[in-house]
Amino acid sequence: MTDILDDLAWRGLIAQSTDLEEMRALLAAGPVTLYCGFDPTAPSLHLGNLIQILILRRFQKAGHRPLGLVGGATGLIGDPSGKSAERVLNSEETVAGWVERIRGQVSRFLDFDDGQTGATMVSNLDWTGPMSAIEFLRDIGKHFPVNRMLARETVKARLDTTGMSYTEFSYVLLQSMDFLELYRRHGCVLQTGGSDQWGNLTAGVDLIRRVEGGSAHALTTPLLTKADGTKFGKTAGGETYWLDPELTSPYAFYQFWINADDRDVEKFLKVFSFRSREEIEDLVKQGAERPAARVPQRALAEEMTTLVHGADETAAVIAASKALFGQGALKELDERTLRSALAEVPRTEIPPGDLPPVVDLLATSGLCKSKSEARRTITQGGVYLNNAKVESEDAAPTSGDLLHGRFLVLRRGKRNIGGVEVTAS
Ligand SMILES: N[C@@H](Cc1ccc(O)cc1)C(=O)O
Repeated sequence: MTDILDDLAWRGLIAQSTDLEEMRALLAAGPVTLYCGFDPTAPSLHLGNLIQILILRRFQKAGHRPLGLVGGATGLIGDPSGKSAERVLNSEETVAGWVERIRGQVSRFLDFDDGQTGATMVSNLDWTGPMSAIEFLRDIGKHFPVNRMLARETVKARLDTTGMSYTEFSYVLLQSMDFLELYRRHGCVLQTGGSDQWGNLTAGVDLIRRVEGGSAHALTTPLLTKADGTKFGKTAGGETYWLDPELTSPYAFYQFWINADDRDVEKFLKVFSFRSREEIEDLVKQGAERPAARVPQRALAEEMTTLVHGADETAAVIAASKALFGQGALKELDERTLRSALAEVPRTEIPPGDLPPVVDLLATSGLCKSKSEARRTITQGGVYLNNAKVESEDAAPTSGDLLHGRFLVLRRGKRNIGGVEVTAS
């Protein structure tokens, strides 16, 4: 069996943990049941959650048994960990809908065969829902000294600022109860999570010891940072990269990885890729030797897009990015792929009817700052319409140029793409 802890350490995936040598011995002794929980706070999980899902997958590949927990109960309460203000409660119907979507998303990354390492999905609403308030306070609440709860980082930070409701203050009890319940039902002895979860994880370890006299472990991954200081997993405009293809197109997803900063790509490969250490080191070396070829970025983009969206979608987005940059036939792209590719670039919408001259389109799409700049760029031979060089300042597209009856692709130089869409009348 691969030493999973050494592998995780090499990948930079261990932030905090209970006694690592004890954990190593436990993992070496046979299949260990572990869990990670995901709260339904949105209709989809995002790139940050992917790290945790893949941790479960890594443990499974190393011969252990993962439990994926969806917070049907905790999603109704709201985890205050790392949050500077009280959350707004979502309705029960909304949360129930999100639970199902997120259950499906986590499942896609795990194996459910019925061997010793087969995964199981659970929702904490199954044991939290039927419990009475009296039972909760007597059986769980009794084990949580208030002064210890008040000393928790999350609580301290909020008490000094925006305050915290009793609802969120109680969250840690629910998550601890989950760990206890999974320990009892499935023999689960390890919980993983992001570093903001350390307090919630160790509270569960304590509860298992107090109630069952059992020994359990916790392991967190560090917060992933980017070299340019912007937040990992967000667009420049602050939007989240979701795993759901309806919320973030596979094209945008692929572009996220392709555009990884040279300074970040080694870290991203280690955190996300399932390639071996040797393969990753080789990719990093190729990147250092010829940064412009973006070999590690391409490998990562292809691997991650395939993992999350499948091989067909990946082939389609690779074809789209090649075609947009002049290395393939635009006419062969299906409408959905072309539309999502153009959604990522400066764009202009025009009404049906006569098509305006290219100079106008360059200016209104934002590809050129003004019409005079547009004219100059055309004269210099730097403008392409559907990958064909525009030869004259007066050139105008005809309806025959429209891709799928409504799109045009403009390009300035090698790298800058703009889109035109004829809107329905
Ligand atoms: N609190 C975790 C989600 C979670 C919920 C219940 C658990 O038992 C475990 C984890 C988060 O916000 O990311």
